[in-house]
Amino acid sequence: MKGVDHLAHERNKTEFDVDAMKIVWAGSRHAFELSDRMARLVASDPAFQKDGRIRLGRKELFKNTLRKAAHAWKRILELHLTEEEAGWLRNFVDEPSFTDLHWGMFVPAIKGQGTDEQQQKWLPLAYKMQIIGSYAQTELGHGSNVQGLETTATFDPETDEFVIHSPTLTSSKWWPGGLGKVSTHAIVYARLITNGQEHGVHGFIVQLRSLDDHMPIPGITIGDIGMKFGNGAYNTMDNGVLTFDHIRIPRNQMLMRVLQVTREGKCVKSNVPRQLIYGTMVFVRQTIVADASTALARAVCIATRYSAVRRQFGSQDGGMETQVIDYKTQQSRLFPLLASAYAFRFVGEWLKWLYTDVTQRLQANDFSILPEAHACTAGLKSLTTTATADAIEECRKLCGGHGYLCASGLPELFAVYVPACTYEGDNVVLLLQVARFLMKTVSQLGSGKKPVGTTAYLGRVQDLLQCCCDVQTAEDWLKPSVVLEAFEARSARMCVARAQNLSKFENPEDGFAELSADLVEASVAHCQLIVVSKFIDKLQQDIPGKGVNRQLQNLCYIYALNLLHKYLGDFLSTGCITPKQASLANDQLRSLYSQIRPNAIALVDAFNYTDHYLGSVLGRYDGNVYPKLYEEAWKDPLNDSVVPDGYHEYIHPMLKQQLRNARL
Ligand SMILES: Cc1cc2nc3c(=O)[nH]c(=O)nc-3n(C[C@H](O)[C@H](O)[C@H](O)COP(=O)(O)OP(=O)(O)OC[C@H]3O[C@@H](n4cnc5c(N)ncnc54)[C@H](O)[C@@H]3O)c2cc1C
Repeated sequence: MKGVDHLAHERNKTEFDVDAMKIVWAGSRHAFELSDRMARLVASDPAFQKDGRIRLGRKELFKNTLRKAAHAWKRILELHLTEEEAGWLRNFVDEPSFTDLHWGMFVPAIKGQGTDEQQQKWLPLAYKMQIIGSYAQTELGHGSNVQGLETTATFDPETDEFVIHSPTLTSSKWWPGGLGKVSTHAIVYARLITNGQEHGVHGFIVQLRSLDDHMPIPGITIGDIGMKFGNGAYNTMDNGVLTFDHIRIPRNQMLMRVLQVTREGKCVKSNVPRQLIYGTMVFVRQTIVADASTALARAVCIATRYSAVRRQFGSQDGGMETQVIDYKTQQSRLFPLLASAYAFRFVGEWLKWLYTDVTQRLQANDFSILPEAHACTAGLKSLTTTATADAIEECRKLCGGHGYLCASGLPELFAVYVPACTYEGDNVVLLLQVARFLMKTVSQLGSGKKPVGTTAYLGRVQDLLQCCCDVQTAEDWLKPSVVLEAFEARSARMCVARAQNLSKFENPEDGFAELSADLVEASVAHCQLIVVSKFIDKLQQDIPGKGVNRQLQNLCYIYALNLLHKYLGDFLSTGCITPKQASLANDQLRSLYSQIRPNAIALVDAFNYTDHYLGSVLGRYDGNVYPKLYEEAWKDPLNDSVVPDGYHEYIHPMLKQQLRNARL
């Protein structure tokens, strides 16, 4: 039986078709129906219940996750789920585990970097989970600097094998997920050496554990690197340490799509360029951007529902107190995050399209788009994960004290999410890569080379350096062309100014190092422009459903104008807008907050998250927060007994001592 909906009065205010918005959020009716079915399947299966995860010790936590992963696999087979359905199911089980790396890194690396024969041999085994793979790149001494990796892969022509070896302590592989306890195989990145010559870092498929008894292969030392940030959180994952003592693997286990080593030990480049590796990165990073919108939407859903339930102050006449969501300060912190969730969703959707486009071009041997696609995905990975990590913490604060309780779901969401700012490329290092690409693009403008894709606007740099913002009233800020031009002009002017500063250095590398903090700012401006422009593109599509487009417009302008407000220094110092226009943007922003307010609950309902997936007492669909928080408290192990364990052993003797002293 359904209980009382404490948020019904909020849902009654809705001015748009929520079901239609659910489809927009999911990307298509097909995606909506599929994800909805999988979410409900997981939520209704007792084997996937989340209760007590944060109260488990490390070993139990890990075993619990293995059990769930095995159960998920069993259900996938029993129900004959498609690859897409299985992906959604794993997603809703919602615990970081070895399967993330197996499907998210190991399989894509073989697909992207393996030859056709290698794919035919290894992928069926991986698809059936007859082998479990990890992605072993990072070492104790080097992560970002991949060229600094020390593990060696030396070709032995006598036996037609590679010898994989860890020559130093700092060459120990360190961090790979799923490696510590579970994986049977890994893609290991090592320095390729043939005939005494080095050929850079390449990937090798290496068996780590026996498929019979799961014992490490002799010569391999392997284990878990220890507890990580947060209590439950990422500790369900066995991030591992691994060293090799002259481990031999057949020659055909080097991933050879780009470079081949012949029987004689000669290195032969294939006609596929090394940048092909970017194709895999584009895939992995587009999934990270999609995950950012999912995590951000979760936090925002919790904070929005709770902000409508929570009341503080404001009752002059003995009536109801004010819902905290009605405070303008709460709105100005919360609604830009709601808008960001939608913005990241749409840019993620576009990245998915980009990946398909890149794949098709690669198949046609057109590699021209790869550097731009790589820079764009690197930048968007950085921008969206940083913003999401910050936003989850902001949502915690928006929920006041109760946000700090694990029952809110926010501490765990934060702890699980924050490493996204580091893995798959440290976010600052990625922005520096974007900056290099932008500076190169600007430097080639004079030679007539036309910038492509997301940098195409730089082809109009002369116009953008001179244009004047055409805003006279607050409503003018609701014109897509006005917003787009302001963001393009800001980014173009920042790029050109950085390029001019760089040209003052005799050695460009010295300049790059000295100006790196400024360069990162230009990259951020460029990436924010991409997100804004993809949101505006989305509005141009034919979106069915009463009032849906209107809500999306409001969210789009909240996203853009809030950025403009936050980065006002950039817009003013580059002369893109005047202080008066900035003030008008702020007026418009306040008006948009008022328009979003009655729709806020419905806009988070459109994420279609089950209570199981949200895992938050504060974010419950029915808004029944207080009784459930009270109930939850009594589940804590400290409340198992009225008198706590340790009372008679420690506290009681101490008190007795105090009493004796007092009597003296
Ligand atoms: C939860 C988690 C899971 C992971 N999973 C895997 C995995 O499955 N497989 C795997 O191989 N690895 C994995 N990693 C490792 C991850 O990829 C690396 O940690 C990441 O690439 C960053 O490298 P680093 O740790 O060496 O950081 P560092 O490069 O040492 O960064 C330290 C600081 O230096 C700064 N910095 C570094 N270089 C520069 C520069 N050139 N200019 C300016 N600043 C710089 C960074 O911004 C950062 O602030 C994982 C990490 C985490 C946290």
